[in-house]
Amino acid sequence: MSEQVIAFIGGGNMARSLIGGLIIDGHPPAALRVAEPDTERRERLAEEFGVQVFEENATAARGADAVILAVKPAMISAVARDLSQQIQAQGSLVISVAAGIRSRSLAEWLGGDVAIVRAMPNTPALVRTGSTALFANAAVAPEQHELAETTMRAVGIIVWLTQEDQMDAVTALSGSGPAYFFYTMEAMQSAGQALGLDAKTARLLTLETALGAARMALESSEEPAELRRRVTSPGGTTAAAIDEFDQANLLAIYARALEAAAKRAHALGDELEETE
Ligand SMILES: NC(=O)C1=CN([C@@H]2O[C@H](COP(=O)(O)OP(=O)(O)OC[C@H]3O[C@@H](n4cnc5c(N)ncnc54)[C@H](O)[C@@H]3O)[C@@H](O)[C@H]2O)C=CC1
Ligand SMILES: O=C(O)[C@@H]1CCC=N1
Repeated sequence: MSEQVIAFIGGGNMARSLIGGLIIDGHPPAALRVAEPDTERRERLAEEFGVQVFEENATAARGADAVILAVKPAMISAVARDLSQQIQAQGSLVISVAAGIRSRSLAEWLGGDVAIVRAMPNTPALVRTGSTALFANAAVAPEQHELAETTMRAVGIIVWLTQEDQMDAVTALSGSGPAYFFYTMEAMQSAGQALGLDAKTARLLTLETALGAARMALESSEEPAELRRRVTSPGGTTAAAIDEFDQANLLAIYARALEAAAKRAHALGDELEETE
């Protein structure tokens, strides 16, 4: 991993996950900087990870090779405008992880020919099992392309998109995706308890089963549908459960849920373009 200086603007959930993963990967904490207005959060980041923390965005971003914008979408235009002169003068790469926010909006707020990579990571980056999609604008130089890639690859797998509009689908699938699996875990754990297991046992069995299924699906050459069929004996217990899922039209529920998430990502981009 390179020792280039990376500045995070915003030290919330997503920044924490990336910082934690980068440090486990061997990135020196002294080369990671975070700007975070919330004092308690800022102090916790410094204590937990040993990174440099700042109250001011401009101070954190000073001289950074990459500036990662990790604030909520609604904050991003103000943050980008405030940093625009400094970023242009430094020639830093800007990586935005904000859902929905398009590179052309970012370029407008940052002004000039700024190198921008749009990224959609997810919180399992914290345990270096993140999934990140990346899209680079035309101003990104080869070494900046490499910097974005090595930074995000340090915390999991990456895919490059050639069409930026696919980012909404990625946001719906893997950006928000961990929450869907956590929700399933919550549901299975409480169903296990309703069947008489104690909370600790239900939790352990749920989480280990999720891990085992994910690992098997990743390591197998077969599709999840085939792996599912192998668990499902005709007339058996799994078939009884799957029948309930099918009656509730689980596949259609997933399709609707992901469509809603993708639409929301698109709307976030529209809303912020319209406010300009
Ligand atoms: N949480 C997730 O799973 C994912 C989040 N994202 C994106 O990451 C971005 C951040 O999301 P979260 O970390 O979940 O939000 P968060 O609310 O946990 O973190 C945002 C942080 O920014 C700080 N902040 C507020 N105003 C600021 C300013 N003017 N300058 C600097 N920092 C400021 C807040 O105090 C907060 O700590 C969002 O744009 C979101 O779309 C992307 C992928 C996954
Ligand atoms: O819920 C959100 O808006 C963010 C983006 C992807 C995951 N969390």
